[in-house]
Order: sequence, then structure tokens, then C-alpha cells
Amino acid sequence: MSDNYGSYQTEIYGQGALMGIRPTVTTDPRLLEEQARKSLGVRSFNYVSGGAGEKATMDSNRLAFRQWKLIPRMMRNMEKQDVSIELFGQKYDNPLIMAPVGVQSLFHEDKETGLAEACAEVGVPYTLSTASTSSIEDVASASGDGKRWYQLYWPQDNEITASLLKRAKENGYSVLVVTLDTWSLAWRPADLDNAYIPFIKGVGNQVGFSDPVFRAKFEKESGTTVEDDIVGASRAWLADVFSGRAHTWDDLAFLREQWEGPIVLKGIQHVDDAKKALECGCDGIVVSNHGGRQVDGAIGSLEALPEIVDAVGDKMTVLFDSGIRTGVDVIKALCLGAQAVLVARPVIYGLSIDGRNGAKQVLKGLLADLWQSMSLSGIQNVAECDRSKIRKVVYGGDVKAMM
Ligand SMILES: Cc1cc2nc3c(=O)[nH]c(=O)nc-3n(C[C@H](O)[C@H](O)[C@H](O)COP(=O)(O)O)c2cc1C
Ligand SMILES: O=C(O)C(=O)c1ccccc1
Repeated sequence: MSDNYGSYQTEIYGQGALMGIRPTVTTDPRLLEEQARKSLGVRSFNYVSGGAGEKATMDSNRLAFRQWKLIPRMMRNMEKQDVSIELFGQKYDNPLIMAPVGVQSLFHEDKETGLAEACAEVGVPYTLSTASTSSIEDVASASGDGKRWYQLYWPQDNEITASLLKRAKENGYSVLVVTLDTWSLAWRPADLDNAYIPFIKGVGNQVGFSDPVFRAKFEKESGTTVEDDIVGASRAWLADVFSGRAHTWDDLAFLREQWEGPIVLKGIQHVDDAKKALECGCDGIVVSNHGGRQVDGAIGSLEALPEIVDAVGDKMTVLFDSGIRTGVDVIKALCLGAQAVLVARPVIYGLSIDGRNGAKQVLKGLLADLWQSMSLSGIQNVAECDRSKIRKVVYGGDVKAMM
């Protein structure tokens, strides 16, 4: 049995009734982004809330959720409700995973280490991005006994890649997430209009700057140290990691040699790419369009999910992200065949508003909503989430798509 996540609702009402205390982070998913805007500088806010192009794919991500509706069932015994799952042979208390998000010091001084700690407290695995403002080692100690995954932005230099993977392995990161859709940054007007990119000033390069192999190479080539030439070191790191050159399927053999644990490819939208991932010996995929931040005009990620599950779902782990905003969204993705989901922006908004405590409130809120909505729909556990509980509908009108 997993925790009763519904108790968070009781906690909020209880604190309100007894002490007049309200949550510092709104529980309303439609107000969260606006509350975060007030806590952030314009460039940081634009960076997190922005998308590619005219944000058409961000809209599609939300519209795709709006098109699926749950069909609740009544008078079922919910005493054994349980949202735990198994992934890659390990038990997880719930089907929520913190998505990799780079440069977290932009949002709060608690940054990656604070968020990793919050995730560990709530029982949500933390995925550390290669583009982080904290090192692999510091995040591992902050996350303690918590589960942690490592997301690779894949350097061109194999010796550097091998070093990153070795550090991740030695520091208890159990799953390798390889992001495929961001080998080069997309056309992002909200950042372009501010001529803003944090990385060139050395922000978000901590994983590289703390890497012994990268440091040795940089010192040899430049005759100076990373600390004495942050701009030069940033250029060298970015040229290797975001080289503007995509890896190809054959390159996966190298990662397979270097990493014994599960390998998950993030950014899959096409059935044939899902089949390719399976052929190449990967253990899982994340059906994701990077939260609409890469190819604008691409389909909503949820639209891609059912056909990919039909093609490979019984042979590999299928995870999902892009557009999850509520606990109900989690249920919908599970009903369409995802085994678990990753969530990014809502938690980063919580972090922006009230640091690790704010992020924790958002995570607990998502889990409470998941728990309550599952039980009120008569769904006792994740295995019962299937397509009989959900229906695709087309409603007219011009209800504004949320976020
Ligand atoms: C500010 C920001 C930074 C991100 N950085 C990374 C990253 O470093 N690595 C990565 O794989 N995905 C990154 N992503 C994408 C997320 O992991 C995730 O795929 C996407 O945001 C999911 O959509 P959601 O924000 O609608 O939940 C980032 C997303 C945001 C919003
Ligand atoms: O902004 C992003 O979506 C992202 O994935 C990224 C890319 C480069 C550095 C940091 C994050």
C-alpha cells in the first residue's frame, strides 16, 4: 500500500480551520503561472514559461488533455487504494517523476539541491539535468535516500560522456535519461527578444565545470583554468554538449557499453522512433515534445501516446510528459498507457514562489489530486487505469485552453 496522499487536502483544510493558515502556493493550476511571474524577473519567467515559435505546440499539449474525459464509476470499495507502481524492477510510491529542468538557480537560491531534497521528502524521483547549476555530487547528497535519475545532454566527446556517466553511477543515480530533442536550441522568441541565454555566462554549466575530464582537457587546450576563464570554459562546454550536431541511432551502442542500468530515451513522438529505441536495446522512452519548447507546430504529446503504447508498450517502459498540470492529467496519461509521468513547469513555479517548500506544495497537491480523483472515479490502483475509463470527445465553443 502507498501513502494516503489525499491527507494533504485534510492538512490544508485543517490548518485553515485551526490556525487560519493558507498554502503559500496556489492550489489552482490556472493561477500558478501568474503567481510565479510575480516572484521572478522577466527573463527567468520568460525562459521557463516560454515555448518555441508561437507556442502552438504548448497549446496543443493542453488541448490534447482537454479532449480526453474520464468516466467515473460509483459505489466501489476504495479501502485498498494504492498508487504505487513498479519501474525497471523497482517499487515507486507513486507514478510521478520530477522532469529534468536546467539552470534552476534562475528560479530560486534553493536550486537543484533544494528541489532534490523536496522531491526526496515527497517520494518523487528527482531527475538531474546535465545543464544544472549544482554538481552531480551535491545533488546526490541533498537527495540522500531519495531516488534519483540522471538526464544526459550528450557531449560529442566520448571521454567526457563516459566521465559524466561514471559520476552519475557512483553517486546513486539509477536511471539514465537521454534527451534527444534538444541537441540545438529551438526558435524561442521569449528568450530571443531579450537576447537572453544564461549558459554563456557560465550559469547552468556546473556539471561540466565540476567534471575532472572536462577540466583537464580545458586546461590543456587553453593553458588556463575554468575559474580563470569562465566565458572560455562555458564556450568549450557548450560547444561539446550543444554542438548543433545530433547523435544518431548507432551511437547508442556507446552509451549501452558505459551504462549498465536502465536507459530511457526522452523526446519520442513517432511510432517508428519508439520501435528504433527498442531495437537499439533501450529500456524505456519518454513520449515528450519537451513541453512545446522545441518544434512548434508539432502534435500535442498526449496525441502521440496511445499509438506508441500500442506499438511498444508491452515490450518496454513508456513514460510521458508535456502538459501535465493536474492530478487528473496524470490519470488520463496512465489510462492511455503511460506507466508514469514527468512534470516540469508546475513544480518550477512552486520553486520560484517559495523555494523547496513551494515545490513540495505543488508536488503534494498533484499527488493529492491524483489520489482524490482516482478514488472518486472508482479507480483503485494504477493497473486499473485503462482505456475503458476514458473517452475522446470533441466539444465546440471557445473555452480558453489552460496554460
Ligand atoms: C525551464 C525548463 C528547462 C528545461 N530543461 C531541460 C533539461 O535540461 N533537460 C531536459 O531533458 N528537458 C528539459 N526541459 C523539458 C522538461 O524536462 C519537460 O520535458 C517539459 O518541460 C515537460 O513539459 P511541462 O513543462 O509541460 O511539464 C526543460 C523544461 C523547462 C520548462
Ligand atoms: O530550456 C530547455 O528546454 C532545455 O532543455 C535546456 C537547454 C539548454 C540548457 C538548459 C536547458
